[in-house]
Amino acid sequence: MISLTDFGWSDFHLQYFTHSNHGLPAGRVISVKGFKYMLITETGELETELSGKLLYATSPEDLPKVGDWVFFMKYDDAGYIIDVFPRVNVLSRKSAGNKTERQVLAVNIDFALIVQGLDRDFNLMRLERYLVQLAACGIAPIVILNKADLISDEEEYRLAIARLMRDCSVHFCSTYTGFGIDALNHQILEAHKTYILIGSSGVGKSSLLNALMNTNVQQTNSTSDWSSKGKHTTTRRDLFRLPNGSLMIDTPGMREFGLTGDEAHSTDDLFPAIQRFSSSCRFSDCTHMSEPGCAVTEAVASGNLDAQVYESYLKLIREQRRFTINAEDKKRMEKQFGRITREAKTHRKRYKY
Ligand SMILES: Nc1nc2c(ncn2[C@@H]2O[C@H](COP(=O)(O)OP(=O)(O)OP(=O)(O)O)[C@@H](O)[C@H]2O)c(=O)[nH]1
Ligand SMILES: [Zn+2]
Repeated sequence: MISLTDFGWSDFHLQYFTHSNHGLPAGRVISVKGFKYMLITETGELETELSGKLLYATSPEDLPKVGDWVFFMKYDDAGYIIDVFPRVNVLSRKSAGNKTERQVLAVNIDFALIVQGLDRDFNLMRLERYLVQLAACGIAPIVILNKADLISDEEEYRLAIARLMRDCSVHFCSTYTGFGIDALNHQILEAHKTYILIGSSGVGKSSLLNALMNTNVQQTNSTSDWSSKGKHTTTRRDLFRLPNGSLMIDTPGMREFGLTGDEAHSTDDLFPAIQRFSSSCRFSDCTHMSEPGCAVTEAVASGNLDAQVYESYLKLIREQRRFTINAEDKKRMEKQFGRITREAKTHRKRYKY
């Protein structure tokens, strides 16, 4: 018998489970491959598919994702997912190709591990972008700076991150020397909590996982790219347990991700460094670009606000605005399309063809 608590089951889930009256067992989605959903259940792993009702009556965003808790029904060796538990949070990004649709990457995440390498990869702007997105999704960040063997002074990196004025812990490690791995294993990562690994290619995510697993769960770049070649598909899980009891989500394609408009209600809320000054702007709807009496631009001019932080704020605003316009365009187009199809229908009725 497997304890679901080991896979992140909590009082929140128990309460929903008890009140929902399904009479069905619950499991957690640990990988999604096409129409196949692998669950971890009290009796082990189970390959399932969606029930017809779920498949046809659910929008893509609400379909089960890695990390979801679900009710399922078992038939012989297979099973069907009947319903999805409410989500604690959702990590999403703009869909590739379709700029206005949201793609859900994973759900029910306790902490996101943002990995950057202390080589050319270290990039404050990119870090800020991740932090903004995670704040919008309600996911707590932990910054992991890998390849610490390449630097001699941690302080300058700590200071750079501190300038962002965000509440996030920063940890240094090196998978080469093993520095910081023990602390990560035993002090930072907690058992039964769900983590997701974020970071661009080459920062050392796979090396880090290997160090934490002490085995070759994910292969590093030097040997082969295993997600794209579909090797080991029978053993590959996107959510798995580390030996220290914590749960790790590492989905293929989890790379860069951008902002979606609807998540960032007020962008200033997501930028504590900006917000510190923006309440003193003359106009309450100040965009902090060219308005008179703008406390933000004044702070940049006087050196009280880091110019780099301000710049990254502007960049994100611009990006977000572009995205919102796209979404509005799309709505307008859909409306128009609806009108055209309605007109076509009446036309057809009238002329009976
Ligand atoms: N100097 C140094 N290099 C490292 C360290 N960890 C990983 N690397 C190297 O960085 C490169 C990328 O490592 P990976 O673990 O494949 O990086 P990744 O983030 O998984 O990359 P993708 O699989 O492309 O997403 C490899 O050549 C590693 O040997 C480290 O602590 N120090
Ligand atoms: Zn302003």
